[in-house]
Amino acid sequence: MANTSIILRVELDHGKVTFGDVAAAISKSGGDITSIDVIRPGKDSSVRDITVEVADTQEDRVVESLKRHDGIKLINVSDRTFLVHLGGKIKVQPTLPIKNRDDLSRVYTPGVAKVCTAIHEDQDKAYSLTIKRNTVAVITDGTAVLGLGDIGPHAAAPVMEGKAMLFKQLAGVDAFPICLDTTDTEEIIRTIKAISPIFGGINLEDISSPRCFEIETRLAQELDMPIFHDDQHGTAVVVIAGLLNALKVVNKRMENIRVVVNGIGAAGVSICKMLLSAGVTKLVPVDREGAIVRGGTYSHPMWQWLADQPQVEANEGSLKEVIKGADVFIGVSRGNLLNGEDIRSMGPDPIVFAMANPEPEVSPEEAIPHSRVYATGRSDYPNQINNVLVFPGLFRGALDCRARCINEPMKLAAARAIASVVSGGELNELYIIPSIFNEQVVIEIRKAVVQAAILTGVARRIPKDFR
Ligand SMILES: NC(=O)c1ccc[n+]([C@@H]2O[C@H](COP(=O)([O-])OP(=O)(O)OC[C@H]3O[C@@H](n4cnc5c(N)ncnc54)[C@H](O)[C@@H]3O)[C@@H](O)[C@H]2O)c1
Ligand SMILES: O=C(O)C[C@H](O)C(=O)O
Ligand SMILES: [Mg+2]
Repeated sequence: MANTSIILRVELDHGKVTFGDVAAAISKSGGDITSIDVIRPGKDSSVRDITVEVADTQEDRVVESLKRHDGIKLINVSDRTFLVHLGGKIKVQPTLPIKNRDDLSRVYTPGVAKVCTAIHEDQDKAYSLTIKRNTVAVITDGTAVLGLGDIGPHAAAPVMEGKAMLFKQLAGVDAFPICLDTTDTEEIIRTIKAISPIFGGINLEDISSPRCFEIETRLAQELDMPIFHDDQHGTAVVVIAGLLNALKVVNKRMENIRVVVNGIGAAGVSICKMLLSAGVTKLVPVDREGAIVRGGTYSHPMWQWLADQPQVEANEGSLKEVIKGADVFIGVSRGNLLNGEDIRSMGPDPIVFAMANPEPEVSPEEAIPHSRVYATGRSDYPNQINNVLVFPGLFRGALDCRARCINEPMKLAAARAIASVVSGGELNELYIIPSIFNEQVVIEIRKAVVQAAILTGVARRIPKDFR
């Protein structure tokens, strides 16, 4: 269950209530007081801001209990999550002040013309003389936002701003959110190509499948810069990282495990592909209609590709049937599809990555008693498997070596780098994946990605610390 933090501004009539009454009312209706600020003290009455932690579903109950209480006037309710979004979450800042005419003539006309001419004569100079080398576009059409679905480009913006914030804070990358008001594949490709000159890389985000595959493939072919669909590959990289470590905990090998992946959309396709490159020999992809089987015929081109792979099982069945005896379950579909009994039917020491947002495929209450390792995409349970562990460091590395693309070896190197941040001594069932606040994560991914880019011949520049 998700929690929220609300601030209640209340006026107390001291003739009728004490603060103890307020605290009791909040606690009885399911809220937890985390702080109290006195806004206006007074003998007969006082005003206070009370910060309350409450389950999403209980918020109305807390508010109602105060409204009904004699002697308490509820002046305002503010949700802290909304408060941090006021005015947006990022801004543009100049790198130097313009203090006088001399400065002006350098950063602007006429001085700037010299620089434009230099870039006109040698386009590569855009990397040294503009923001290009450190700037990434975070681009969506708003069609597959988190697990919320097609909520449109305006409503998608808070997620894109959040990703931009994370790029900057975690890896020093300047990222700019772009929300496109079109869902037409060709128009999206054309628009992204047209705005690409100012960017050093493109992070595609929350674009629904199957259009996301065509958009990414075409852009990678037609643009000479890193193109990365975060929901596909960021997720796959972090899943492989978590799996490498979870397998160490249960003492099993990639070649021997049977893996069920549920939800063969953007994330699921890329996860399946990466599992195969990592050496998995028994793979069961599952979507709404049940298992996608070897030898089957499918209209979805990626499902057909999977059906042609020798490692994909040929047996048909529903999710609840095929999960029996599996060593690993990976869910990137939707919430609450499995219960404890299903997890109990898996093989010994099951590994469960239930990554649908915001509700996982199987809740911790149901899964934990029957699984050896349990992970979700959320920050309020242990083992958060989320693509935020990947995109900052991956783009840091790709920008620093001016990579032409992001290829499979770079992704696999990033997965191994993330896994390596958890040392042998630290590794256990509740700690298979490092925290995003662990500064080693970006450092290790960058190093591994730059090395892989150099080895595969896609680096156009060797960063100083690699010379
Ligand atoms: N934790 C993370 O880092 C992370 C990253 C990416 C996506 N996700 C989550 O994974 C989910 C899928 O994301 P996506 O971008 O791949 O979306 P998507 O729409 O591209 O794919 C979802 C797939 O799940 C399938 N599906 C839906 N209901 C199903 C069911 N009952 N059984 C089997 N399959 C079912 C759909 O048919 C579709 O193929 C979302 O909830 C998203 O928030 C989490
Ligand atoms: O944004 C996230 O938290 C993860 C992922 O990109 C998603 O779309 O669910
Ligand atoms: Mg996403």
